[in-house]
Amino acid sequence: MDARLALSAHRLTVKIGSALLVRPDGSLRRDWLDGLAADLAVLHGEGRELIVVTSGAIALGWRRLGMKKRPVKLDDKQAAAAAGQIMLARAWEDSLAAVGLKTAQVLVTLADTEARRRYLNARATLAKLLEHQAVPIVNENDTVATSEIRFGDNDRLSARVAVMASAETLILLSDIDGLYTADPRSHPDARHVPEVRAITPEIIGMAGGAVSHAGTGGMVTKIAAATIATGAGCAVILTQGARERPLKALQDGARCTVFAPVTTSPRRARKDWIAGSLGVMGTLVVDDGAASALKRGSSLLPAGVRLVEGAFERGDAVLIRTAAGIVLAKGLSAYDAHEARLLAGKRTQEIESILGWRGRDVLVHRDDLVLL
Ligand SMILES: Nc1ncnc2c1ncn2[C@@H]1O[C@H](COP(=O)(O)OP(=O)(O)O)[C@@H](O)[C@H]1O
Ligand SMILES: N[C@@H](CCC(=O)OP(=O)(O)O)C(=O)O
Repeated sequence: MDARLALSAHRLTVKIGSALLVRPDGSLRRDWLDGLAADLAVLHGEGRELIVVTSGAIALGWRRLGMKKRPVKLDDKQAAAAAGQIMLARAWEDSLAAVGLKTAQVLVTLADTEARRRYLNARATLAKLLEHQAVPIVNENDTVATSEIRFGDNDRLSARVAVMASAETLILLSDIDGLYTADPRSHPDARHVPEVRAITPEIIGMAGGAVSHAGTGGMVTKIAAATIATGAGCAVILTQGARERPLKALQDGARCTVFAPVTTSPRRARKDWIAGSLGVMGTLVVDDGAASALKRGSSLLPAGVRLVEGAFERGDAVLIRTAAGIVLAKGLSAYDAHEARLLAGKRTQEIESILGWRGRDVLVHRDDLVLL
């Protein structure tokens, strides 16, 4: 896969490392950010959906708090991140508003990308923001994330976010223009690798452990990110972000490394995951009308459900079958078993009066459904 094809994606996630956004003295590179905002505005104008994963909270916050140097202890880092995040969000809001783009801050933890319920909530919020033409600005929620449960680097976080949002391409803007056969800082003869078709032990071996002055990742976490993303059908482009207008440069053919997706598309990868990896926690028995609607590719509405079997939580996988026992589909339930029983056979407009709150309009959304 070449960069041009990967760049033609409809939904793009762009990850920005701390070293690009923040100088070693803790000040913001405003002109650079304005240039990137101009690039994002061009892509947005082409009808693309954009998600930004940005580092920089710790790098911006430590000096504001009066710390003498960039912190290394976790609680100092968390305090610096808390102070810096508000500056980071403001910087993005200012630069994107200046080019006419709407922003929204999304802070997530590792657990939010792992626990299915929270994952689905975050996914739904991102989808809604994109529907509203906003650019979600994502970072790790460093305040609540402790060492065992934190990403600590935004490379892997950005891959999880890209997968969560079913983005077709993730662009990692870094301080280097791609993967080399060894760390070029210590191996000046290292060669650039333009394309990675499979992340083999040889590729993993190329990544040294080096980190930048402000960053935490190095190449190891970029390869880990590429493994997560490509495994879920998302292409990854690693390129130099330090130049002015880095996304324009990429479109104009700047040097990069493209990691090709392992499966055909994020949508297919997600459906394969639902069909293959998830244990079934219950069954929804549906009427003939719902059965035909499902076969046409529709979501499952509460009205078409006759019976709910099993004990499942919201986000768990359930089988969908007819009263005659023909299994039609497998999908993720938008309600738990108790709620699903209350809603079975009822109209969508009645959901709020029955439950006392308004959740999803459908019991199983078509994106969360695989026909069997
Ligand atoms: N095989 C390799 N190819 C390219 N860069 C490598 C390699 N091994 C280690 N590195 C180092 O990884 C660095 C990029 O990671 P990092 O500085 O953490 O980026 P960011 O701040 O964008 O997260 C490069 O500057 C380089 O020194
Ligand atoms: N959440 C942290 C991210 C730190 C991080 O991953 O930095 P980098 O390796 O520069 O992407 C922050 O905003 O400071």
